[in-house]
Amino acid sequence: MALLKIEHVAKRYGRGRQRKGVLEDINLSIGKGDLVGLVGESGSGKSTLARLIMRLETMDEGEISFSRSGNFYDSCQIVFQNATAALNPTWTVRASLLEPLRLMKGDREGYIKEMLSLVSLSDVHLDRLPSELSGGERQRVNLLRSILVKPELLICDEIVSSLDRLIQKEIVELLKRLNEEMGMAILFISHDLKVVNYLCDRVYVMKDGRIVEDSVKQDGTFVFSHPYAQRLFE
Ligand SMILES: Nc1ncnc2c1ncn2[C@@H]1O[C@H](COP(=O)(O)OP(=O)(O)OP(=O)(O)O)[C@@H](O)[C@H]1O
Repeated sequence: MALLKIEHVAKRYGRGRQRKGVLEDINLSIGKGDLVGLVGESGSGKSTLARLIMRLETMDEGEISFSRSGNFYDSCQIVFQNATAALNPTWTVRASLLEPLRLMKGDREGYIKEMLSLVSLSDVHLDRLPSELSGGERQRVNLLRSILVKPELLICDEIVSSLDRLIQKEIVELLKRLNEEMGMAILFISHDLKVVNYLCDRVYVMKDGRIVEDSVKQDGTFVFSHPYAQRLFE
């Protein structure tokens, strides 16, 4: 059974004559532990779809079902591109990491220390403010904050786009590990096709609010028949 199933979803913004369709007839499915890419040019609707999945906005048509065991936001988490904006500048790393665990019983601090190594950070980072971290460290704290609750699905919305290649690689390797070790499914939204090619096993291609094609990796590559998808991956 699919972990996430999106069927015939449509989203429109604005009123009256100004009303504009941003998503039309979106169908997408993610299984447990899948590594799925979502690509398409700027403005094609990728982030809007992510916000619908996260229930941050409502759709106009269609259905999104998510099969989960507990609380929705413990099972489904999102990480955004801008780690600086996502972290409270006046909170230490410790405070930012404790916040998603406020309902956890037991040794929260001990659990955080254990998880820090997963993202190659250590105790020394706990007392720092976001401004005292590098861009890559900030994104790792941001990522850690989302995975502390061990979600079944992690949505990454352009999370490596503003980072340099070396740090990008670090984050992508980390996502691979999280997928392997925790069985976490990942929806990786990106316009960096190289990274998507490397990380994902399946990819959906969006254009003007529609999914024009999806492809499953075979022998290490994706094969497309739609001219737009072919051009994108050329
Ligand atoms: N709240 C809103 N009100 C009106 N239009 C919106 C709103 N949010 C998004 N849009 C429009 O919806 C379209 C899709 O935007 P979206 O951010 O989902 O695209 P995207 O594929 O994620 O782009 P990018 O890669 O640049 O982030 C754009 O034309 C955008 O202007």
